[in-house]
Amino acid sequence: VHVRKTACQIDITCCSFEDYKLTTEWLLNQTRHRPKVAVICSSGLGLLADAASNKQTFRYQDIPNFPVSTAPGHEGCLVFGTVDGAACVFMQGHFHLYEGYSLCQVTLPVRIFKLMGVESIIVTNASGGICPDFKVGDIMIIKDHINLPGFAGQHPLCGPNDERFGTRFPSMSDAYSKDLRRLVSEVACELDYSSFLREGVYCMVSGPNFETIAEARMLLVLGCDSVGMSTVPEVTVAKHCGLRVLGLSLITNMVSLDYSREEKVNHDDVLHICKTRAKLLQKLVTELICRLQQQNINTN
Ligand SMILES: O=P(O)(O)O[C@@H]1C[C@H](O)[C@@H](CO)O1
Ligand code: HPA
Repeated sequence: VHVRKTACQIDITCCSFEDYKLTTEWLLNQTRHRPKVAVICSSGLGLLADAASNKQTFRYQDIPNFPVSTAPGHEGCLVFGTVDGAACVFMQGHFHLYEGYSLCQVTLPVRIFKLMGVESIIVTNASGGICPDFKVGDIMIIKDHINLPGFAGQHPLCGPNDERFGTRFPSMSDAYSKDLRRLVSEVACELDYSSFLREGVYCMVSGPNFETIAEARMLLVLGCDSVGMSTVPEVTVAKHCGLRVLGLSLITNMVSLDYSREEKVNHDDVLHICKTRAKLLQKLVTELICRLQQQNINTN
């Protein structure tokens, strides 16, 4: 038995193995799907789940221990289904530090996916372009990330380490699977996406404000190609527990690096660009899952 909840009613700051197990078992009892691939759909990209067949949908508020989405553009549904015969689970919306959640709550679904038998995770996000060569609407394959909140101690693996998930000091030098990056590049080329396909370094900031110009200039100097407010905690936890990770970032705006630029970014514009590019991303993710199903790649 569990209680429906809203964001402000949730006060868990850390989850025990039993919490993860309880949610996992609840889901395994509710669905016949046994996903091997999980997809995290970010702001405005919930449509990625629409390509799945035999769908079974759960609202986050009905899943024990699950946080609820409070950010606009996040449906707050967990969708199980099949893509070309491959069982998948899609998160329509995810959780952010700026919503007031602990990083343990933000990353809770990732560990549940692991316990359910997921092997690969595709994370998507919207981000602001910093690399001057980027354009709005580009899709960036995430090659690497910078965990700025992590530098300041906001890190999902701080606290007691549970060896059942992974080692105390995980390596992050290969956080994003080379094989998956290569495969998604191939698929993107076949789909004729080359003119707007990029690869680069994503930097996470906590938000919720967009960057100042001085901050944006600092990020450029640090080697960041784009900046956003999510993904890194989920990827860190996914890598810790041995999941294969692919990250795709949609460039929804160019970050101001210049004091003379009048244009200001806002979340509605971010959502608008997500909406206009969602179909393209859906095709890419769907085709990638089909190829994964065919190839059943097992190496990292
Ligand atoms: O869900 P994501 O992280 O992609 O959402 C983006 C980044 C911020 O959360 C928000 C800013 O518009 O949208
Ligand atoms: O410019 C941005 N900055 C931070 N997060 C974002 N998410 C979309 N665009 C941005």
